[in-house]
Amino acid sequence: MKIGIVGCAGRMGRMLVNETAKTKGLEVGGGTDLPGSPFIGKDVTLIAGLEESGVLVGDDAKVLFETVDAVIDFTAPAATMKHAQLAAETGTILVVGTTGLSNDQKDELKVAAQKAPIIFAPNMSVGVNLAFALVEKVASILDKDVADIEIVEMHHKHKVDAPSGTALGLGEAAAKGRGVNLDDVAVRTRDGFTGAREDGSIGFATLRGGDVVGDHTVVFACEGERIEITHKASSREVFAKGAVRAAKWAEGKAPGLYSMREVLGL
Ligand SMILES: NC(=O)C1=CN([C@@H]2O[C@H](COP(=O)(O)OP(=O)(O)OC[C@H]3O[C@@H](n4cnc5c(N)ncnc54)[C@H](OP(=O)(O)O)[C@@H]3O)[C@@H](O)[C@H]2O)C=CC1
Ligand SMILES: O=C(O)C1=N[C@H](C(=O)O)C[C@H](O)C1
Repeated sequence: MKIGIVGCAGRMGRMLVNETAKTKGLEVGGGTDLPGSPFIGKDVTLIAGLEESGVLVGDDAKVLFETVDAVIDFTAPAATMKHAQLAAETGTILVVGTTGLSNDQKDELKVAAQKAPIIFAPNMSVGVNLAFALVEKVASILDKDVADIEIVEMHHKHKVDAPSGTALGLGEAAAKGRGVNLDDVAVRTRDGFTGAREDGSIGFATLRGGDVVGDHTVVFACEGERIEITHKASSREVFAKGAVRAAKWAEGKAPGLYSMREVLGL
């Protein structure tokens, strides 16, 4: 199975090239970076720290979609929308890990998924997807009169979206467990004289600094006690492994929008 990696010079892009190259039955079929990037024309595997393969970084995603079996996209929302369109036009499997998509962009992804299998998840690690299931369960047991839900996340200083896609995913899992919509109860920032906490709200706190790969904690704060569900990623490899697993899982699947929880059977 030939895998194309868009944004192959990025932090996740390089990790994905590595993971693809070492996975049995998969080969790196190509990679792209932003037009004008100094990486265009460089060897895709060489820039990922591997042996030279002769596969060069391109800037034409259309050519990539026409030549590979699956494309993995950890880029930026606007780029992901273009890639979703190309997946729809070519019927190519698309694995999307990009976060920070607006609700309209998520709708566009759903439309593209009518024509191609698309797996979309804000976090591709097994641990976080298990945490999604655990949070949904705990939130279904502890209702708003018993527990206040707060979600804390920390990432490296280069991250451009907040709260993280995973934090929002954890919020969605908690909201689902309580039978409410996250958009109706989310408090994404607090500053100044905020007044007391509203019962049933789900709060977010965002920390940025250093090289933190990704830490998330969901706090269920009750009277006299607290339950905390924490996940800490110490290597981006866990995300790359999940994305590559999703690409393999999607082979032969009908068009549709799939989640990582479906890929993992959780
Ligand atoms: N779902 C998950 O499990 C995970 C998701 N992520 C998400 O993945 C995304 C990327 O993260 P990260 O790797 O740290 O970010 P980086 O900025 O390191 O990488 C993004 C790469 O995409 C490139 N790019 C941007 N636009 C295009 C385009 N149109 N065509 C091709 N390449 C493009 C960028 O190029 P340039 O630098 O020139 O702009 C860059 O090389 C983020 O949204 C992040 O939140 C991250 C980890 C795990
Ligand atoms: O940008 C990152 O680095 C990460 N982004 C994802 C997110 O927004 O949740 C996943 C992971 O935590 C790393």
